Amino acid sequence: MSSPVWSFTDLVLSQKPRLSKTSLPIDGQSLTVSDVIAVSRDLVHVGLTAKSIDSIKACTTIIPEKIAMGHAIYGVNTGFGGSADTRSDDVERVQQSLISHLTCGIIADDIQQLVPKINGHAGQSNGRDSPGDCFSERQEQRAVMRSSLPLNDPLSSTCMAESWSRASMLIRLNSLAGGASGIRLDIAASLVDLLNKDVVPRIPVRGSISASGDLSALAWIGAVMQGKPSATAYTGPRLGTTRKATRADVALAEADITPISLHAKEGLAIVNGTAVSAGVAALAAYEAVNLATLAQVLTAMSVEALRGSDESFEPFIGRVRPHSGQVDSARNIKAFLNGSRLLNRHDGGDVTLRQDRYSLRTSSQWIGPVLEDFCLAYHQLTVELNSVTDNPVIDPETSRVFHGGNFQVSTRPYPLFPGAPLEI
Ligand SMILES: N[C@@H](Cc1ccccc1)C(=O)O
Repeated sequence: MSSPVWSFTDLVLSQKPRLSKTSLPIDGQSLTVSDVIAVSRDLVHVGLTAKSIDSIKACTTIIPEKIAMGHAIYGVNTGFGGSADTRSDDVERVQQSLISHLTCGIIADDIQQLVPKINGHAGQSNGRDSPGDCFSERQEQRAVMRSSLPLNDPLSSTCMAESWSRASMLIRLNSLAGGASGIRLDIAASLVDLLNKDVVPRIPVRGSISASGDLSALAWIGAVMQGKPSATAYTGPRLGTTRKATRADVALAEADITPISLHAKEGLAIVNGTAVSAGVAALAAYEAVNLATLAQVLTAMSVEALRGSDESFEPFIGRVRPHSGQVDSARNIKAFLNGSRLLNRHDGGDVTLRQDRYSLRTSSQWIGPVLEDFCLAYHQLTVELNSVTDNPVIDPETSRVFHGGNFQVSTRPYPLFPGAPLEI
């Protein structure tokens, strides 16, 4: 992984122009926040590197070998959570059951399907009523239906945005590419296909608290990977039309993606991790950094609009109080003001203000700590994006299986969201 970038301005400049990328190599080690944006919003294609394919393959046989030797491995031939003291020989069924019991949450259907049948006709939301319908009754029922759900559009208000789901798949793929999860290549390849063919699992926005991994949210991705008819995915062209929610088995068939079957450990390897929290955090961090950049531009414009001075951004002030964020933002604001003819010097003998008001004069002191927080958030987030967040994890060199807690979101990698775990 590349070394941390500690200056905010360096960080902004280092974000490679994401639109110029046409494909992103996935190697488990070099995913950046801007890569997450490129794949989740700009639909850039992904592909596993040869090295990560080798790493995944190197680990594939270890779990089956251990089971054959009679070892007990958590979540493979044991129950989950508090049931880790139970054992099962049916290792594939254990994975099936895991996904089945975690796919919980509330997903509303399209409003058109929700409008009840009246006089034998299914409700339509095109404003035209069928002959014989009682117009006011229908209108009233529609109004009740709309107000009884969280927002006007139940479909999007109960499900995560497509970009969240794509970001989650990408980050889980990168975690699996680390080669410490003991899966077959088919599992990672399925995520590559879903991303590249833009089949995007619908994940309920409520239903998981990320306290034991993003279990439920990731299980919906696992259900789509298996083509479960009870799961749905957004499919269809992006431009000009609305994407539709399609049953997972149909969505996979239409996109020519083979449904996966789960072998030992593979269900757990899909769900036991932080990919959803990290994905949402990456999307938010990117926006936050853009806003913080804009805040500095707007501060310079405010100095001009209020006929202020650039004296408070002089390098000497930062030299004697050298917080990196303060120095960085003062340098930026002063640079933005360079050549401005709207500045005041405030040093004449008249009775105008001798120095600017706090809002201008202390702006680098206010903005600076925020920039430092965002740099730290980016650094921690980048480590998280390139981590194997799973349990148990397998060392391919020694074939040892380690039981730990890398699925735990509350390692708090996100100063952006004080008080993690993030509730999703
Ligand atoms: N995160 C749990 C796994 C788990 C899965 C499903 C239910 C409960 C717990 C662990 O690794 O210990």
